[in-house]
Amino acid sequence: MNPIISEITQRIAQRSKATRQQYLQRIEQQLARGKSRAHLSCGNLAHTVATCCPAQKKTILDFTTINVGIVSAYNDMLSAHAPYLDYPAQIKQVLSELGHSAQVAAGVPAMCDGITQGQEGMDLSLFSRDLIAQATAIGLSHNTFDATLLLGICDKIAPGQLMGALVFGHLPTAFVPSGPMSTGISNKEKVAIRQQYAAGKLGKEALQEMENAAYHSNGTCTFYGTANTNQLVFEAMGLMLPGSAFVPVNSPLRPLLTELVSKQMIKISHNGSDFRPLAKVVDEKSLVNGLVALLASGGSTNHTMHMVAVARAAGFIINWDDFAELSNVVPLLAKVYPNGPADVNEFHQAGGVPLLLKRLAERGLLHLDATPIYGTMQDYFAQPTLVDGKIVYQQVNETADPNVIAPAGCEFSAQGGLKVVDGNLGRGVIKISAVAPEHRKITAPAIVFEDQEDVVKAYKQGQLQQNAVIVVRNSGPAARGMPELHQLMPILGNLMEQGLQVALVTDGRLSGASGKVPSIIHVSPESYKGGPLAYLQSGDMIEIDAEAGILRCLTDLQQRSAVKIDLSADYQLSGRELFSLFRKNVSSAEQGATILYQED
Ligand SMILES: O=C(O)[C@H](O)[C@@H](O)[C@H](O)[C@H](O)COP(=O)(O)O
Ligand code: SF4
Repeated sequence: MNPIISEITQRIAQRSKATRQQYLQRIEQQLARGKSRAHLSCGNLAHTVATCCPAQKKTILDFTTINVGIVSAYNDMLSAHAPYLDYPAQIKQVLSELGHSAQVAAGVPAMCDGITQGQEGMDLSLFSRDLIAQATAIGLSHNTFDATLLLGICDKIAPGQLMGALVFGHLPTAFVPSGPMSTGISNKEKVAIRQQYAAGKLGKEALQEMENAAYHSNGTCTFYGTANTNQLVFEAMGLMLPGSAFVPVNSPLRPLLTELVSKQMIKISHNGSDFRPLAKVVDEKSLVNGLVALLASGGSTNHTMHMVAVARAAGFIINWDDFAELSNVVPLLAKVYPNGPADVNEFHQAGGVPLLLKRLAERGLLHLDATPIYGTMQDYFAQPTLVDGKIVYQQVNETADPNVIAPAGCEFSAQGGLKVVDGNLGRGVIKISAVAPEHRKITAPAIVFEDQEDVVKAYKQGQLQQNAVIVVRNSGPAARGMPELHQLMPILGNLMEQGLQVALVTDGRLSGASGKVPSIIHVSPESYKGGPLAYLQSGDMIEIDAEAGILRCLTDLQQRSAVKIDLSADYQLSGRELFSLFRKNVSSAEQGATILYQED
């Protein structure tokens, strides 16, 4: 075991001693109550089984059986979640054939960030994570369940479901992924056509045709964004079956994996032979395994918030120093777009999550004594394969594509994909693995904007034709829900291709799919709450050195006063009217940008 990984793990456990203890006490309290259905009145139970067929009624009213609560994020809006329409029926069938049962405990809302990218709805996106955690808890609070299955993949949904399920950490819990869509067009071609459109060299019809070719059917989008980062990180944490994250959506393995994970719930339930409640699976070791896999794969920058919030839901307090120190010892072992040209289908074909985990274990970077929902962590080095219509797990030994997953003993970079930067403008993060080395250092005058739309207008008016650090402030959690500014990437990419030195600095977010433009994001404290970005003016000299972790203003700001703007117009329309409580109570990006855990 790498001693630095051990030390960081122990430090997290030590820092979290009190909060983890409080969490485990609550779990013990719920466990001490025994079978939760046994506490329900006859009326409660009648309502519980009212919609069930006679056989299911009998099963659920028999307290020796297992009733699995399904929390589904199905809707027709997310290509990744649309396949979930039929999953509950299959899960119920599998369990009833074994004398057990399952019920849909809750449907949770799911926003597609691809649809709201650059739109008003994006201002609700980050807040929806906590709301999904609450919705998950509402479903499970019926207290008629002995285990939980989570049907959710995308950005804020899977982290939110996990945060909600952790409150019911006395129940064995697993994710049921649905898998990526087949590869449409290459990400390289997608980005090129978007940049041509942004430069006015292409019409809307051609752009629409390309976009439709990129996102063409059911299944998760195939870039390595936040959704697929959720899948990889949660598989590394042992929260789903081994090798199940990126099995294609239409693979014959999919229904077999759903069947296997449903059966696994019986095995690891309180009645089963190997009780593994969620609170036991998510400990400091599985958390660090998740962080290590995140960094080794160049995962989404959004996880510098989601993992903080998920950890806190399990009683752990992690911070960006943990990310930074882990990133110094965890190498980049996978290159998946935006960190390289390959998509998650090619990553899976190259050996996928199992091979990545095996490589990390060989380097002593994984806790092999963590407690996954299935077998041991050694089992997570195997891919599920189809043999005579059945799942057979086969260990993965070598990369099928050395440009996607590094061969044994090799690495793409000595450091992980995410970097924390610090200085007199605050603390932020950058996905350094997606930025070419020649673009990781820039000193240039700031051009300050209060809104991402103003950057688009300035570009169209030819006002950005210079070396510049584009500062987009008032985009933090309390300001306007910390939207992703992903629509700026084609514009800034064009400026880079003109040979200009440009970078983005913002207290907002980017998509996990954002790449190549040097971007310091999540800058905390946010400008809307008086953070240093509020004191900047266009023309101030900004220095960025991503590798050294530096973000600083070289102009003296001592005599400046903070610029405060009126955002009330941004609090209306598209549902934003309903989220003032979130804006007023959300914590900083470094504390996970959550309303659920307010650390003093
Ligand atoms: O964090 C993320 O990964 C993003 O929010 C992702 O979910 C979103 O769907 C992409 O930004 C859309 O990608 P394009 O806009 O590039 O199609
Ligand atoms: S990956 Fe993003 S764009 Fe694709 S379905 Fe999920 S949220 Fe929507």
